[in-house]
Amino acid sequence: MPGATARLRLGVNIDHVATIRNARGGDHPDPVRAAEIVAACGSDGITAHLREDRRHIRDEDLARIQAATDLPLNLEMAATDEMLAIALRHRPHAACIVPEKREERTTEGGLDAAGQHNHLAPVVARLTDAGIRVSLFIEASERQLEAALRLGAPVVEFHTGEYAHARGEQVSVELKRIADMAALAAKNGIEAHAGHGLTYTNVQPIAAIPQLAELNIGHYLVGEAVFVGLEAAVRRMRELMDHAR
Ligand SMILES: CC(=O)[C@@H](O)[C@H](O)COP(=O)(O)O
Ligand SMILES: NCC(=O)COP(=O)(O)O
Repeated sequence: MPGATARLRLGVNIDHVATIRNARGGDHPDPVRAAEIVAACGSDGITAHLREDRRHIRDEDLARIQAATDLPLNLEMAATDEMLAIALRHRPHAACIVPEKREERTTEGGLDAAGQHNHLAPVVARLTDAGIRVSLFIEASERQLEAALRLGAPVVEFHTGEYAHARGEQVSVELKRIADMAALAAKNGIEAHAGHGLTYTNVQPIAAIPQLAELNIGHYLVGEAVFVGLEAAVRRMRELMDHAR
């Protein structure tokens, strides 16, 4: 697509390989094997969300993922003392701070970076001091973006859940919101990423937003992998992203 710039990176979220593993309480399928496959087929990073309730990725998975691949690890984490200590111990390439509610089915919305400035500031500072690239998983809104700027986060990831769920005219409204905020992020020197609920069907308009540097995609890819294999699913997503720019 005209006007687009650098190659858009694809981070593959392997959480839901662990969801399937945990359903039987054993060690198969192993998210580490997924990380190896993803690394071998042209992905740019691995994303893993260590939830407080450990419903999918577990503590011991992190070191195993880091040992198995050279791809940068983007650790999604709640801003708690426990998660901060884990991140500082593992030193992933990036830490994406996400909101967490114990009972939610998935990450339902963005982090309230504006309302939680005082809580988030020391977490962002500790991660940054440790050389970890901090990302904030926020809604595409000016208020949240300004808060990310005040917190000194070098990266934001826009939650694309509302876009993914939108139907009819609302799709272009949500898309514009993300495109406008990606442009504003770039103008302010913040690297913009996006993710949540992205699929073969809805990824291309997002991938065409020129200021986005990275997409993180997981649940849909793992679902497709059941039918076509993980490598084929990732390659197809990569192809769609490339054709959008
Ligand atoms: C923050 C986020 O979007 C990811 O964590 C992803 O949705 C997979 O994890 P959950 O399904 O546990 O939310
Ligand atoms: N941060 C979003 C992510 O990692 C993947 O979300 P999903 O594709 O599993 O919905």
